[in-house]
Amino acid sequence: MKIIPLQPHYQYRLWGGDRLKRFGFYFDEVSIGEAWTASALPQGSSVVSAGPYAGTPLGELYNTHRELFGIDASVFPLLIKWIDPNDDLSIQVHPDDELAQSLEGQPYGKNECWYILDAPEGGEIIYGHTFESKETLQQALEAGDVMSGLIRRPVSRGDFLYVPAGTVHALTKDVSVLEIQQSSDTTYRLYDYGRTEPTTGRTRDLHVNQGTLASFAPHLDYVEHVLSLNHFRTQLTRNPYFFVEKWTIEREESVSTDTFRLLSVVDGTLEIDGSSFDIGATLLLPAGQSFQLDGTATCLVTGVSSPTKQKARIGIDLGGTNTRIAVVSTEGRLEKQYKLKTQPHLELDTLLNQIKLAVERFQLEYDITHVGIAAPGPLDLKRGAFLTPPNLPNWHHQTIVEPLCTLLGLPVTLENDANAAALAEAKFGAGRHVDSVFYVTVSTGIGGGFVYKQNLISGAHGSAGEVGNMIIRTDGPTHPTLNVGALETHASGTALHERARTKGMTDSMTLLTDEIERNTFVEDLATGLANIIHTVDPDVIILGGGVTASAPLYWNQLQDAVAMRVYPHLRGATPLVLQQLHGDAGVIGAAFLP
Ligand SMILES: O=P(O)(O)OC[C@H]1O[C@@H](O)[C@@H](O)[C@@H](O)[C@@H]1O
Repeated sequence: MKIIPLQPHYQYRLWGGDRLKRFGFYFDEVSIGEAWTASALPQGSSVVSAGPYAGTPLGELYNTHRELFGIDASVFPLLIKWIDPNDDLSIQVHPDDELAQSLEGQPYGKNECWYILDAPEGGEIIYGHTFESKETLQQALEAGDVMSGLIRRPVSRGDFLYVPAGTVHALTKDVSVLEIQQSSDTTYRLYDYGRTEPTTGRTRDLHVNQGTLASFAPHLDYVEHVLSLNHFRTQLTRNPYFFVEKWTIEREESVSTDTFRLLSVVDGTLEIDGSSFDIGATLLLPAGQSFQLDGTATCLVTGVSSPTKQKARIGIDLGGTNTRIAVVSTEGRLEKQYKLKTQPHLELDTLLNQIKLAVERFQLEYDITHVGIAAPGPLDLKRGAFLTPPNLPNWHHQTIVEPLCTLLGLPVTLENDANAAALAEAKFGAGRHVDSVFYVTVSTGIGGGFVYKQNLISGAHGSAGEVGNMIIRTDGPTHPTLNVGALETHASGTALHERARTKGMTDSMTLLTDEIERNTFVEDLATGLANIIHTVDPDVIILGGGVTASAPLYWNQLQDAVAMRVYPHLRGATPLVLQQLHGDAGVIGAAFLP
């Protein structure tokens, strides 16, 4: 028998019950909240249940038979739990490695992830908060008022969430999960509903100081790209501590291991190595072996990530509402990102410190060579500073490049957000097959960028492509910085929204269903696009931004209107296409700034 099946340790929890039994677990104790199916923690070890090592605790197996694992960490690094809450869990946060070592003398922090096994209709968990700093988080905790600032996220069966150390979170009643994590039992409880332990009549310990120290504040929201590896394997996360794959077995498959894997059956029946396993089983697949799998089953498989760091770039999309900090692969794929609310009423330093935290997390697993920032203009690119971006009033004229460069010790480049999006679309999106690409974003404002042979043409003053201020008419609303008759004052989302409002309509999409309004919009935008064609004659014009969500309403009409406004030999010669990278264009382009 090559596989090593494990028998769980059952853990009492205040919020536990006996419903873990529905996942095939068996126990007599009451109020069991967690089944630790792969644990080498001394306070609750899983034990080998069959085969030559039967009866050996996992930690002992690791210490005495290292050849089965193929890794050299001095302490077994992973922990797998099945959790079935019969009540809400505490509002909590976990430390990262550094804090776990300094505050607790523990080898590992507690980065964890959840595969949702079951959730009620409309089920939600708590993931993140809206407090703007550690101080406001702590004040709310002290005032007993933390619940009002917590973010709830809908979940349903089969969802997967990575919960980086530092994320304020809580599982809720009836949302059951398979939890894969670093081998740690350090939870900092921030709030526990004032509940008491029935056995002692006392409340459980809270750890407000350690918890506040460990928390992201402002909250950093983590998202990772899911990667299909082959017809039955999907990578759900790969982080510095572990990777998790979902294997969907529908016929015979073969796999081989370099280092060990832990496989948990979450649905169906898996046949492996001459035995069958149902939901609830966790198996150790030793290092350097091959296995035949069969049956019909869904399995979550984890192992330890390789320590080699890939080269990658970081793109930052600093918008008026949100800021995204992302790792982008050399092929232009957004690998993972942290997102936070931009808080332009606070010091710029607050944002820069959160960027530093995110970049340092990424540096644990990537060799970061460059950081690019895409931000709304107007910008002073030479000084690496904001000029007067309307959505960032408090930061006008502040430099961002130089302080960020000092904070990160990495080269940093700043560019206008529309230019960055243009670069991304030209390299990896709708313009990737041609030489000259003009990108126009029709959004809250109107911006644009010109890319020639994959190089951004910024212009002598960094203002090439600023087509929002291009005069297309002699009339129109006045604006503090734009020309009367500027394209943006007529055809932007803001302009359409304003016209919709005066007509008693709710949004610009509804406005564009009105024939007269639609004709006006199309003629204005077509005039702008024809002017672009006559200026740079690009291979393609790519249109992006929120207003293109209503493109089906006006697309054919727009093509005809552009054709009517250009020289006869240019009619129909410049394809108008929609952007392909959507909301990711800015952050991807930022990563590729020179
Ligand atoms: O502090 P309580 O409410 O018991 O919750 C503690 C539990 O929280 C979950 O989110 C996970 O991190 C578990 O590994 C942990 O054991």
